[in-house]
Amino acid sequence: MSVTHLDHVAIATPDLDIGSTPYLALGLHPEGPDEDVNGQGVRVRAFMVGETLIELLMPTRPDSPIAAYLEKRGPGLHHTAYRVADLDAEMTRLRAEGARFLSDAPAPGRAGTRVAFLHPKWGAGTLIELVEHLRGQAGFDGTGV
Ligand SMILES: CC[C@@H](C(=O)O)C(=O)SCCNC(=O)CCNC(=O)[C@H](O)C(C)(C)COP(=O)(O)OP(=O)(O)OC[C@H]1O[C@@H](n2cnc3c(N)ncnc32)[C@H](O)[C@@H]1OP(=O)(O)O
Ligand SMILES: [Co+2]
Repeated sequence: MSVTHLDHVAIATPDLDIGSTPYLALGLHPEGPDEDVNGQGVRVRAFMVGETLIELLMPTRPDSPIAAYLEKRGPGLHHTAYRVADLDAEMTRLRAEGARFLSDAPAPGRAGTRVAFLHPKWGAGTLIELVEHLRGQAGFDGTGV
């Protein structure tokens, strides 16, 4: 099987503390400190639920995809992300099936991951991310190695 886990569910928010309120009330705790992912123009706060993260995304600059999303749609569900063992192989496989990726190559994600996004039109109206965890990293499951 190509996808091994629902890796994370991402929520766009203009303010990480305000966005955290429901998750703290649910009894969840942030996974370590907030992290800036500069290539995406976001600051991330993550909450673990079982084997899946809730990823709160706040824009750090006006040209961030999250700033554009908040401007057009307001705070809310931004994307779902699926873990794969070999992202390059998965991109090649899906492209051969006509999938439309938003970049030619994977980009750096949170916590040392590599990520790639599929166009929301291909995702039947939702933005889908594929994530590859590196060997030895939390979440790496060895599949396909
Ligand atoms: C923290 C790092 C990393 C991780 O480790 O997990 C991340 O998650 S980073 C997350 C932020 N980065 C990204 O989202 C990168 C990929 N996104 C993009 O390239 C753009 O956001 C986009 C998806 C191409 C949209 O860009 P936009 O300028 O808004 O383009 P359009 O307005 O033309 O949108 C096209 C079409 O898609 C609809 N849309 C846009 N965003 C979403 C969304 N999140 N979910 C569902 N649909 C979305 C938009 O409404 C347009 O639809 P139509 O109006 O029907 O054409
Ligand atoms: Co993500």
